Amino acid sequence: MENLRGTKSQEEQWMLQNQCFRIYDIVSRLPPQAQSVNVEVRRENHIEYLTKSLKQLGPNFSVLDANRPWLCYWIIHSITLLGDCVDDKLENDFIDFLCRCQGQDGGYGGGPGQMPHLATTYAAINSLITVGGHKSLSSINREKMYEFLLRMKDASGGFRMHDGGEVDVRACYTAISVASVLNILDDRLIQNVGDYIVSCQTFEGGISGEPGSEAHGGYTFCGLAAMVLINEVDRLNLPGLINWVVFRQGIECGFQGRTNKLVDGCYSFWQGGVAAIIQRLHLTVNKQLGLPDTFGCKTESDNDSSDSEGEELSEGSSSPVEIHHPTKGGGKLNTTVAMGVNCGYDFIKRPIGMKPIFNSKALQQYILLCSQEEAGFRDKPGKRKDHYHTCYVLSGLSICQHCNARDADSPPLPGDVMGPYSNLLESVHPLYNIVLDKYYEAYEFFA
Ligand SMILES: CC(C)=CCC/C(C)=C/CC/C(C)=C/COP(=O)(O)OP(=O)(O)O
Ligand SMILES: [Zn+2]
Repeated sequence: MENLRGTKSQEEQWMLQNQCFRIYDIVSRLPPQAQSVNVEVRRENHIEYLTKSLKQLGPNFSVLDANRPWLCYWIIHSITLLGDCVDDKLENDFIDFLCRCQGQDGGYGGGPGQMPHLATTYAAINSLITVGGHKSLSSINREKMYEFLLRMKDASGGFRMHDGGEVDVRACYTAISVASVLNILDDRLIQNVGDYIVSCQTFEGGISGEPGSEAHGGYTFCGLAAMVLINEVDRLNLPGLINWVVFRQGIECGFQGRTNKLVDGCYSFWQGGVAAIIQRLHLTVNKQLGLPDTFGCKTESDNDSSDSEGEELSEGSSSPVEIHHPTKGGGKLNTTVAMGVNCGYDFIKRPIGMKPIFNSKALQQYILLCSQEEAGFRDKPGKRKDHYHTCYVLSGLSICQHCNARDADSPPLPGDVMGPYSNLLESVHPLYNIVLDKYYEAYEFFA
């Protein structure tokens, strides 16, 4: 990364600018065959499938024994994205069940009495925030949660999934996401986690699960989101990451998770989420490329246009605010939290300064035509629907529909939503994958 920040020769600058033009150029063309399709999101069918699944599970949500909070999250998040909610009885069962998964020493296990685990802790917290309301939010023991997260901290700076478990980028993200959304993130939790994540960025530009492994969409989302939440995203090679992610959208219009693998509906969120995060990091991207702040930014007329794909990118007149706080890697303290900055909130309040770096129409086409079943969503034709894919395909569809908006609180224009405008889903906070209104409620509650 030093070469992107240090003094550059004219030739180096020219090469970097060229690389950037190449990225933007590819994005505006790929894949070329995306056309408008008038396919509806089968909203009522999906809601019925999801609500029925919840009811069939009963008050113990007994299925997939070590993954029950995940099942809760996939279903409740999907229902909320579709603009619906569950009835009072189900909501109470939901909260009571997750309370029984909460360990006495903090964190949530895969079921009542099970060992707390970072993945199920993340799923439980996102579920409780999605349900919202006083009973749900106040059921979370934040003091014990902080102790649990500290216990999961490894000497490398990374986090372990559970006591004696593996250290990886997923653990780093789930720990940082939970701490951030509950407003308990501090220097002790942050210390050196950026070093661990930086060590996982591979030669391809994406991020792997552990140092030395292959870059993958799931881990790239986790690593990038965590770096934003700790305000150290400028330590990643962002042009390299963009270069990697734009090539993950295939001619089938969907995203693949890694090089030379098949596209799959769930990467609509993992890779689409990466793209959505990048759109708010244009100042850092341009700085790393040695370009002016306004390069590749959206203009006022871009925001007024309903279909901007394929247009030339020009210097923008908008003045995006990307707040920079002093961050220090290499084992020193990150001062962000001491300065009272909430990076998750800060991030979502920024204007979306860059055009989408993926073809959102094409991805909507893949989702509506290839992933959608009569009720529920799947990886690809020939595979069966499931709750995991329903959750992440819907999350990706929401990302597509909202990626041309001026900012998080502006509604998309009709041209941004493939099919009838009634297909529009709720928007999500891309760093946590929580429906935005529910995130705002939690932000106020834990402020
Ligand atoms: C928040 C949280 C817990 C995030 C998890 C992120 C995530 C989805 C990681 C993916 C893990 C992985 C290597 C899958 C490859 O599966 P595969 O070989 O079956 O699929 P592929 O062929 O598409 O790579
Ligand atoms: Zn999948």
